[in-house]
Amino acid sequence: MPAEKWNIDISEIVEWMINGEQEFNEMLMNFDLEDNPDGASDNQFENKNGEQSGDADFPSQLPILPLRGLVVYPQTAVPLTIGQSRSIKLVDDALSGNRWVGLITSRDAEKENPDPEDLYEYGTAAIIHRLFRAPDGTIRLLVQGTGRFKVKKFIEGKPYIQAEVEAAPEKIEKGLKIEALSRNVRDQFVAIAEMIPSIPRELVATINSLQDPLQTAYNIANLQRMDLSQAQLILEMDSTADKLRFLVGILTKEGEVLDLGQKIQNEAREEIDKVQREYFLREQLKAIRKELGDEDAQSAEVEEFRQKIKEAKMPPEADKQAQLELERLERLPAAAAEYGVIRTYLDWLVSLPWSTATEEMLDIANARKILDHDHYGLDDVKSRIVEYLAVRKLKSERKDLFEKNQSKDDIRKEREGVILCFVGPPGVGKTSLGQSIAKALNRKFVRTSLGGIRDEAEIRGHRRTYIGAMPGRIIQSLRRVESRNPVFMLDEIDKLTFDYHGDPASALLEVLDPEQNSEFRDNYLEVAFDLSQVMFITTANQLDTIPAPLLDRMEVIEISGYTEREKVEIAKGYLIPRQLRENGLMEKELKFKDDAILEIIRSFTRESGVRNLEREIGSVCRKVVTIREKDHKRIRSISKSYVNEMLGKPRFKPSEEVLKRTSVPGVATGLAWTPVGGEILFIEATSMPGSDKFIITGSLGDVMKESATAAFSFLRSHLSEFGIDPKVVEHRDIHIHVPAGAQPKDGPSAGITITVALASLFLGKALDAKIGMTGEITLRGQVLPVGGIKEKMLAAHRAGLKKIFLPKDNEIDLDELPEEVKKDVEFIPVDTAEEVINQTLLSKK
Ligand SMILES: Nc1ncnc2c1ncn2[C@@H]1O[C@H](COP(=O)(O)OP(=O)(O)OP(=O)(O)O)[C@@H](O)[C@H]1O
Repeated sequence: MPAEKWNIDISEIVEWMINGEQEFNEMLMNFDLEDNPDGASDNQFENKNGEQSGDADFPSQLPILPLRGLVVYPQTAVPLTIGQSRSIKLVDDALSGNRWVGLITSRDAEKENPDPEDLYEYGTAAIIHRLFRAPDGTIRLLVQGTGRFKVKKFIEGKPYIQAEVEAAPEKIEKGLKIEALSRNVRDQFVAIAEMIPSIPRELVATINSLQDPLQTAYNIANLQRMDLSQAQLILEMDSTADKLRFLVGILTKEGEVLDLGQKIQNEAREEIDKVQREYFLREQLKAIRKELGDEDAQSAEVEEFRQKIKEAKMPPEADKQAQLELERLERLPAAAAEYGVIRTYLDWLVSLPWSTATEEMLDIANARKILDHDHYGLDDVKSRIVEYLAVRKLKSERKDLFEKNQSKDDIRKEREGVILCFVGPPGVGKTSLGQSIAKALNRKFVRTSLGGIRDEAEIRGHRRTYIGAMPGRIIQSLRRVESRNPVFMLDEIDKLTFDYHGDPASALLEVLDPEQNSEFRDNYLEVAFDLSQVMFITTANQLDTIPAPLLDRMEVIEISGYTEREKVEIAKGYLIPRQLRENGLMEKELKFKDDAILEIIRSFTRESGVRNLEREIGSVCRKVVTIREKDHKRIRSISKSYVNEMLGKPRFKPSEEVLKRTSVPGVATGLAWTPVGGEILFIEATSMPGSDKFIITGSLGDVMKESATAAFSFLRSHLSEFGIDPKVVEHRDIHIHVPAGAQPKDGPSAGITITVALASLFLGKALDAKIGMTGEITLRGQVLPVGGIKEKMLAAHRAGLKKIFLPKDNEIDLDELPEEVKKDVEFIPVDTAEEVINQTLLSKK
């Protein structure tokens, strides 16, 4: 092996350069040093003759030690390792002689045994300073270059190469130029060294203090990384200025490379710094939370949410949103106000039935069975519901067939079909019909009331920026029902109102519209929820106040009130068993007699439906249970007298009321329709001396007032025909009053009743208490048709009226009446007011 650079730490050489031999020896103390016997050690760094460097005073023949991969310069100290036997022999011979060796670099750094022709022409004569034999047989030496030589001739023979040489001293220019050059090289080197932290500062300082240009050139070239050929070129150049100039080029390039490297490194570091900074901050935050004791709870909560998000199987949009919010939650301290807001939000997101649904089953025969089982009567209603379900079923089965040739919009429009809307007075079974439909379809049931909603946000939710914001009722109900395909009942759709808070009806349209509801966006949730699987059913007491665009989309099924007989049946079949159960009684333990039920219906309720009836039955049951528990007395059957005993004084006595009120001239019984069912109403007329004033009171609407005026005008113009003395209207004020003044009344249907009341007053004859009437009146006395006939007739029947006058055009509506009513009441269709007056007041004459 030719001589290679000894792997000695550069700082050790610096030490040596700075502090001299002694410290260096101490440093190498661990090694087995063979000291120079005569201790000769010239400090070759001192340039003695000024013009020429080095001490060219070396033998003309030198043993040549070939160097692999490095160039040793004069005036530098270099550690070398040698292992080849011929080199070891060379060193041994040199040591026993004058310790001079010639160091020449081999052109081919890879070649193990370079021949003379492989070697360059120029080399450095050096003195072996120190020597250390390592246990592995190699030798480490410290050599010091002294002067440059040129080979005159290689001499072979001995095991190592020898050469005849001649000193080749360098030319050292003088003047400012060379000084500037050497300073430039030094500065550049210092600048570069500063960028390389592994170069010891002391070395840099030493180099910086060098004054001699040649020494500067060689020492910097020795330390600077460069190609072997370049390093050799520096040695071979005669002029010091050239050497320095060449070095400037190399150093400049090195500087640029280092600069660029540093820039790349800085960029990379910035990136890493950012990541690291975040990591540190997060760790710090964790530590703080741990200190505060809320770390465990929070991370457990975050984990729980993560799990729930996974389980909720949300659509991609919602899932992304949930993940984002979860990340925010993780970062926030649990005490932050925002934390609670996000937690509530996530709670909503994960608890919605994104993917939970019941499997719909629809067996039409079974549906009818369920409806029959749960409800008495209502034949028409049940048939219409069953028809609706059958069509729905067929359409969904033939979906593919129909949708083949349709546009996407049409498909969506038709897919879910129309929405059912049950209209009728309270307590007639609208809600329970909805529940039965859900049962028949194997869907869950949920309801929410829209009564009195003015604010759109009640339906669509408040934005999250509001304090205490919540989703709207649709989303709230879906969370409650835990299914994405329930039967969803929207109650009291006729009681929506709107004001400056927005229009809830239009929000509702979006909910009900199959074109839009698959992407329903609640303001609070922010992400779309698919409502297209929900089956909506709406309920209302009246049609007039349902916003037209909503009504358009609905299939209206009217459910009217029940007759007494029907109520008795419903009570026996449904309400009593249920109330007994609810109050802990067995069915056979307590019987209600029919007359008892009738007594409750007649004297304790006045309603179209059966809600109060059920309540009163419940009340009787509770009293029976109390007596049983308190007095240990068993009541087994409820009779009429028991009812009176238990429920106290009768609240209503309709027949008596009618009798009492209509016993004087000037009072007639009319029939009114209200959203809660039909009612009877009394019209009172009186007159007094005055100045022909016509007074109308009783909280009446404009239409009713006009109708009263028309009635009066008609009568006045026909006084003689009815045999009325004109004097009864001359110089008298006429006053018409409709009692129950707190309740606003309107509509034209009381026209005939007002006419008859006035006729009764003018004729001075009281009407039969069992007579009722309804119909609009024209100035010519014609009776025009009116609405709500069924409810009105049911009310008349309830009130015990026996003869009802109604417009001829309404005769057709009588078909809808239960047989029981038709049997008990005489209906007299009329065309004119004259007919009514004749048959009521004048026939008695
Ligand atoms: N035809 C019927 N057969 C059996 N039970 C009935 C019938 N009609 C009503 N009911 C019972 O009467 C009670 C009141 O009915 P429900 O609550 O369905 O009335 P509703 O029409 O929805 O009233 P509202 O408009 O006030 O909501 C229920 O317990 C219901 O089961």
